[in-house]
Amino acid sequence: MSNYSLAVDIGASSGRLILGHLANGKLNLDEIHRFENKIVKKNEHFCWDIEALFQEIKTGIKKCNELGIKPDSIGIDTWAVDYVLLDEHDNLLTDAVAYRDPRTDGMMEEVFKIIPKEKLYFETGIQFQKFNTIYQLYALKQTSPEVLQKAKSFLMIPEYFNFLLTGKKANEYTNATSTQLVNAFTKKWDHELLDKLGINKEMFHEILPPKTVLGTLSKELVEEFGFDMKVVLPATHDTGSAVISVPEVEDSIYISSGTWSLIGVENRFPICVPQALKYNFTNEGGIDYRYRFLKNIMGLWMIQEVKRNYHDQYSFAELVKLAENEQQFQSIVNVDDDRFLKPDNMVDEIQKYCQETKQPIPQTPGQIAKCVYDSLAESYKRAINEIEEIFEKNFPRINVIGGGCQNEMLNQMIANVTNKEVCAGPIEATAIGNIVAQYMALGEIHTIQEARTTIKDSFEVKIYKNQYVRG
Ligand SMILES: Nc1ncnc2c1ncn2[C@@H]1O[C@H](COP(=O)(O)OP(=O)(O)OP(=O)(O)O)[C@@H](O)[C@H]1O
Ligand SMILES: C[C@H](O)[C@H](O)[C@@H](O)C(=O)CO
Ligand SMILES: [Mg+2]
Repeated sequence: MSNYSLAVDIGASSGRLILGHLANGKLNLDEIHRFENKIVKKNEHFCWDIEALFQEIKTGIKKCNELGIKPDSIGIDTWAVDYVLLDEHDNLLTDAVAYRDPRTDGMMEEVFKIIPKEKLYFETGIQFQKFNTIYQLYALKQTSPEVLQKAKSFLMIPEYFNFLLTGKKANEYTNATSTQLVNAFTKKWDHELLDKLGINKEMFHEILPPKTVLGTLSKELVEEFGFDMKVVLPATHDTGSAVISVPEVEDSIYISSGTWSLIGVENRFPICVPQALKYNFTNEGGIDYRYRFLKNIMGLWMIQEVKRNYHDQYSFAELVKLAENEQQFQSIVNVDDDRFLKPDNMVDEIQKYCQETKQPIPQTPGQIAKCVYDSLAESYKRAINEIEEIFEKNFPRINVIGGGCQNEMLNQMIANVTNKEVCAGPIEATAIGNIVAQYMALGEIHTIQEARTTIKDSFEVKIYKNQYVRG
């Protein structure tokens, strides 16, 4: 045993391979490879370049060998909802179409004609996002029914990479729940739902929980890498892994802050009540069959697009600095408006929104950035009020985890608008959650409580309080 575990964490904007090493109750991380991820146009659709992403995974694994480290295990997590279909010969039948592709426009409403919205929610407990897998598959059925008929395997993105590594095909629970095709109570594929939609249920594989050891590397890859590893299923939905790393889940709200902001709480049972439906909260699956009661907020995608609109001449840290110099400027947009999901130009869209709502129109990069951050903080506050109304309790603390927790100005804004204590960190929450799940699968860590204690003892958390309240 090398006592090293290798996490592959691929988000919508970046991917990274991080080695975890457990020693004396502390978890040490070593980022060995980082790469950009982005949507590409392919066959008239917005897609992910999964061939390039798999090459990056292999590049990162080879760097372990160069470091003289042979990890005991590897685990892969990515963003949710997206998938590929394989034929009877395990060849790709589809591109990895991205959830921001407009092919699902109007599909949710078509599905509601077959299964009423309320029934769909009370059975799956999953939020209504127009890009959920259920609507992607229904869109495919409208345009290419022959593809669905030929499909013998449905694999979500991490599961497809696992197949390329091991030859094994399996679905993993946390990511499967994001499809809105899993029953929240049986935790299995909802065959009645699939039959009603005319989607062949045979292509779905057994749903396995996080901490499952799927297998080991194929013979060809062992020869290519020079060593073998166990391939473990972490919570393959990146937010499922991130939530494992939340330092204090009791009486706390987490914000997994990256391309999306996922704001919610950890729960032991699904909450599929009318109020949760009204506010569009989800009950995604977590480790040990916990539930992630949360909602998607548009997130730092908006500032990622603003950065791109300015031709990447500013880093994220520089955009924050420019926003700090615009304290007098304030305009608020509804970040959860679909118009911000994939606009041609985010800066133009923000300016148009402010003009339409008769607010000061942000002109400078600093004013644009401040508008994004102020608007995100307001959206977080709204979601927190909804959570406290549903749970009928006050949550004194907010844990901000993920890359976005490096934004000190936004952390302070959240503390100011919510008047709650904001704990920022760990940055690589997703990779950490991925790694500890591997250690639990291999028996190095025994419980999630032990994992969370190790995480708390290993990574710094920065505290922010409302700067306008004395004491
Ligand atoms: N130094 C920084 N200052 C301010 N914000 C930062 C800084 N570094 C990163 N960020 C923010 O963190 C975001 C990336 O977060 P993260 O790396 O968690 O996303 P990801 O994992 O690529 O995507 P996903 O959310 O899909 O997992 C960036 O979009 C940026 O807004
Ligand atoms: C598309 C999904 O809503 C997205 O992946 C979200 O679930 C997430 O986890 C982002 O990291
Ligand atoms: Mg991420």
